Amino acid sequence: MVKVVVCGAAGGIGQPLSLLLKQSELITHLALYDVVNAPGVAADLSHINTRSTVTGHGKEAMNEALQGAHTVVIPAGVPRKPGMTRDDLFKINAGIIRDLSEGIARNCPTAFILVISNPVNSTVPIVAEVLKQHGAFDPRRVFGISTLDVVRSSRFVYELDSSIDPKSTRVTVIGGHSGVTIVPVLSKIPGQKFTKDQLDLLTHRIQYGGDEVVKAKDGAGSATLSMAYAGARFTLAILEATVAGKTGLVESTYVNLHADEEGTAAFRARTHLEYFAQDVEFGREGVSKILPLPELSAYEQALLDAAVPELKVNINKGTAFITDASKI
Ligand SMILES: NC(=O)C1=CN([C@@H]2O[C@H](COP(=O)(O)OP(=O)(O)OC[C@H]3O[C@@H](n4cnc5c(N)ncnc54)[C@H](O)[C@@H]3O)[C@@H](O)[C@H]2O)C=CC1
Ligand SMILES: O=C([O-])CC(=O)C(=O)O
Repeated sequence: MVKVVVCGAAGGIGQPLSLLLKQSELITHLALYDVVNAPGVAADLSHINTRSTVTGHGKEAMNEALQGAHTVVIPAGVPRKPGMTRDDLFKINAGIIRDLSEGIARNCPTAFILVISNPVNSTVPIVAEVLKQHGAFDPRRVFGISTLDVVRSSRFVYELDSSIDPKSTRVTVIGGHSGVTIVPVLSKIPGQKFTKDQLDLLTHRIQYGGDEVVKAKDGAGSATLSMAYAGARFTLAILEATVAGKTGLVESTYVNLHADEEGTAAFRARTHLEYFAQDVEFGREGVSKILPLPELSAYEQALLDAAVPELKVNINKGTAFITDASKI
């Protein structure tokens, strides 16, 4: 049985993400959890003619939803409005993520946990710290989904050069998932050479792509459909590796660097970062290998230097929320 739970399944991301996951033959049970409307969304999706069973679980049924899950995807929480940063969401979303993590620790402590809720740079450490308190933290199994940054990068590069295939051109994006912490490694795209102006434009658009959508939606939220696409791509890659045993799958994702003690020791010693987005190869147990950082151009190194201090603040804030509430 492969049970995948979507927490926040009735939301702007949750609904289209669940729709995309309903199409996967790797999932046998799709459990939709939300504090509102989950049974309705589940009834609707349950009529689609694929093999998986769909169940809906309301506010009081979190434990039932999470029981025995193989994978939990979390887009639960509030989205941004114009003028807000992702960090402004911390106040509300940190508590939501803490409570869901408690539920995961109790009901499915070995599940793969895929975090979409912002601020990802801080919510992933929150999940990890809650699991640690329950003796259930395995750094190979907890992921922040930063795939939308990768999807945007491929698309925006394609807008400059329509001779590339935007679907198969994968851009490595390192760092984190907000503003300056998003560091696209554009120098490693085969066959591409950008002018300084193009690099400035592309980098800014990738770092602030989320703001572009927030502004266009004008108070009605942030990216939902492109995020559902990115979230499904990431979730399916995890399932392909962990359920179907497919090897060689790589995605950029925000992980705890102890998932690969040996591979990241030098980087951790240099930066003192515990979490970082980087290309990760998946295996049966989740993270199989965190790939070495690509050789960065001077331009990218400067971006990374600017990202590290902000990432540290974001990580410490998430960690302290669980370990030392007086620091928040
Ligand atoms: N990682 C990424 O690249 C991206 C992350 N996001 C983030 O995803 C989150 C969700 O965004 P949207 O779907 O647009 O928001 P939304 O407001 O449309 O949906 C959120 C859903 O979560 C539910 N929810 C709230 N508290 C809950 C709880 N304790 N348990 C279960 N469900 C709960 C709500 O009822 C709602 O249905 C936001 O934090 C947003 O910033 C959005 C886009 C990209
Ligand atoms: O911008 C936001 O708040 C949502 C998000 O993370 C993105 O679209 O990348």
